[in-house]
Amino acid sequence: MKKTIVAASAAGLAALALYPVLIPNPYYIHLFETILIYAILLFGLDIVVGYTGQVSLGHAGLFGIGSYVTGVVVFKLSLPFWLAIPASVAGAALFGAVLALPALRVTGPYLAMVTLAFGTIIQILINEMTFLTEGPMGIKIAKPLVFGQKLSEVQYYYMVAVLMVISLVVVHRILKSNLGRAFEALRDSPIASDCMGVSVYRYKVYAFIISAGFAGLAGSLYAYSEEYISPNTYNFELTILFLLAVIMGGRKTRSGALIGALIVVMLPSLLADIELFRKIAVAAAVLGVIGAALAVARKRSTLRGVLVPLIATIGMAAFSFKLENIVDWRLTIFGLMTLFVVYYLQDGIVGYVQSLFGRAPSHTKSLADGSGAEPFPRAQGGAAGSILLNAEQILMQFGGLKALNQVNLNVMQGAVHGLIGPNGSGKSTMMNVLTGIYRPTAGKVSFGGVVISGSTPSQIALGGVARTFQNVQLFGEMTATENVLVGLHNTFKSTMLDVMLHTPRYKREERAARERAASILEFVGLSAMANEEARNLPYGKQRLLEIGRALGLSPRLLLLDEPAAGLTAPDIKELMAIIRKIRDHGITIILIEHHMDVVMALSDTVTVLDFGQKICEGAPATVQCDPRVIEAYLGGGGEEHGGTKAPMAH
Ligand SMILES: Nc1ncnc2c1ncn2[C@@H]1O[C@H](COP(=O)(O)OP(=O)(O)OP(=O)(O)O)[C@@H](O)[C@H]1O
Repeated sequence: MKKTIVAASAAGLAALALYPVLIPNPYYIHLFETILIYAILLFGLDIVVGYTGQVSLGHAGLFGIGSYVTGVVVFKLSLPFWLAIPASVAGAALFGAVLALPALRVTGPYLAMVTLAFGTIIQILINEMTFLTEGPMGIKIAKPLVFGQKLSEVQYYYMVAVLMVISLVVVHRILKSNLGRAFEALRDSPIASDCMGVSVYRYKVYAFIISAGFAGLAGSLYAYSEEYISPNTYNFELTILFLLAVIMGGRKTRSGALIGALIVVMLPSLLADIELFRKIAVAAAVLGVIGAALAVARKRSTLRGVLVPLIATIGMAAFSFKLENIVDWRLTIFGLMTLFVVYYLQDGIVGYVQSLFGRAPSHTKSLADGSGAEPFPRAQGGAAGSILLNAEQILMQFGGLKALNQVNLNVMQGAVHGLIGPNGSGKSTMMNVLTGIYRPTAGKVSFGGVVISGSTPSQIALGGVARTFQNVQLFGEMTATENVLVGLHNTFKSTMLDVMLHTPRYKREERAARERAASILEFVGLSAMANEEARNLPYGKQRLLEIGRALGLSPRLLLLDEPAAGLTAPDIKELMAIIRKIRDHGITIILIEHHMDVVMALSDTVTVLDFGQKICEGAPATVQCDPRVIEAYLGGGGEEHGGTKAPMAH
C-alpha cells in the first residue's frame, strides 16, 4: 500500500518534470499549467466541500481576489512576485473569513445562495472599482522577474509545478492531522464535535480561511500565467465548474482534485473538436463496459444497476458518429455528463475506482500499538463524596412546555448517578442542559464549583464533561481510531505550522494520541475494529465506540444517554462491565437508562423525573419501592415504555 503511493508519487513527479521536455509545444505547456493552478484551488475547495461538507459557490470570487490582489500590487506598486503571491494568499484568506460568517448561521441551499451572492458581489466590485482594478479593461502583468530576468513559459511552468506539489503536501498534512479530523467531524455530527471540545464555530472559520488561502494562491498564479486578467473570468460558470471538478474527481482525495482539474480544463477543448469527441466517447464506452463487467463480476453491483450507465455510455459513443457539429451540443453533453457523474459516481472517479478494487477511500494509517499507554488518566480533583455537579432550580421551557421544572440535582464525586423516568419526562433535556446544548430558561449549573450554565458545549467538554447520545452521533465516515482521536483533539498543542512542517512536536503528539486511542479502543473492546469506518460497525459496537470517544476527553464526569438501548443481552453485559471499569478509574457517571436492571445494578443514587419534575431520589432499592415512582411508570401507560420496565418489576 505504502509502496504503491511512493511509486505513484515518483511517477507523478517524473511526469511533472518531464512534461515540458516531452511536449515542448507552448500551448500544451500553458494548458497543463492551468490544470496545475486549478488543482491548487481544488485542494482548498475540497477542504470546505469534501471535509466540512459545506457548499461554497463563492470560490470563483476568492480566485478573482487572488488574481486581482496580484494584478493590482504588480500594476500599481510594481511589487515583486515573492510579495505579490503572499499578498494574494492573505487577501483571499481574509475574505475567506468573511465568507465563513454565513456558514456559521446557515447550511445547505441557503449557504449556496449566500456564497453565490458573495461571488457575484466580488465580480461586480472588480468591475466597478476602476480606480483600482481598471474595470472591464482588465490588467496586464508580465511573468515574474527572478534576478532581473523574466521567467519563460517553461520556467514559469516549473514554478507552478513546484507550488502545486508544495500545496498538495501541505493540504494533505493538514487533512491527515487533528485539524483535518476536526473538519470531518463537524461535517458528520456538529453536535458531537462540539461535545468533544471541537468548536464547530472555530473550525468552520479555519476551513474557510485555509481553503480561501489556496484559492488566493491559485488566483495569483493564474494572473501571472495568463498575463492578463479581467472581471469576466471570475463568473458564475467558473464557480460551478470548480464545484463539479471536486465532485467529479472525487472528494476527500488529492488525486480526485487533480483529475477534476484535468477534466474541467480539458473538457471545453475536447468538446470543441468532433473527431476528438468521438474518440473519447468510444474510449468512455469501452471503459464503461469494462467497469460494468468488473463491478458485476466482483458483486459490487447488479446487472440492473449497471444497465443505465452502460446504455448511456454506449449511446453517447453511437450518437457521436451521428453528429456533424459538436459546438451546438457542447453544453447539453456537458450537462448530461455532469448528471451522470453526480447520479452514478457520487464518490467521484477516484471513489469509483477505489470501490472497484475494494479499497477504503482514505484512512491509510495503521493502528498504533496501545500497549503501555494509559487509556485515560484517573479523574483528578474532588474527594469522594463531595459534590461534583450541582444543578439548581433548573427550568427549561419550550414555548408553553416546561420540559424541566425547578429541578435540583446533586451528583457526588465518584458515583454512578442514575437518571430515570418515563418517556418525555425530561431526562435528555437535562443532559442537554448539563452539556451546554440548551441554555436553561432559569437556574444554574455548577461543575467542580464553577458555574457552567451559559458556557458553550465545547467549553464544557474541555472543562471535563463528556457525553454520549441517545441516537448515536458518531463520525460515520471516519474510522473507529479517528473517532477516538477526535475525542483526543484537545491533547494537541501543535500549531498549523507544526502540522505543515511535521515538526517533532506534532509527530510526538500524533504518536501519543494514536497510542492513547489504541488503548482506549482496547479498553472498550474494539481493538479488532480500529480501522473500520464507524458507520460499518454493528450497532452495539457503535455505542461502545461513542463511550470510547468520550473517554478521549479524559473527563471527570461522563454522561451516558441510554447506552444500553438496542443492545443484545451479551452486549449489555459487556457494557455494564465497561461502565464499572470507568467508575473504578474515578470518573463520575450520570446514567440515563430505560433498562432498570442496568440502572439498579450500577447506580449509587437514582433520581426519578416525571413531567419535568423530580419526584424521587435515593438509593436504588428505596426508589424502586417508592409509590410515586410506581405510579409514574404505571400511570405513564403500563409496564413498558419503549423497552422500559417498571422499577418494581426488579
Ligand atoms: N428542542 C425541543 N423543542 C421542543 N420540545 C422539546 C425539545 N426537546 C425536548 N422537548 C420536549 O421536552 C419533553 C422532554 O423530552 P426529553 O427528550 O427530555 O424526554 P426524555 O425523558 O429524555 O424522553 P425519552 O425517554 O423518550 O428519551 C418532551 O415533551 C419533548 O417533546
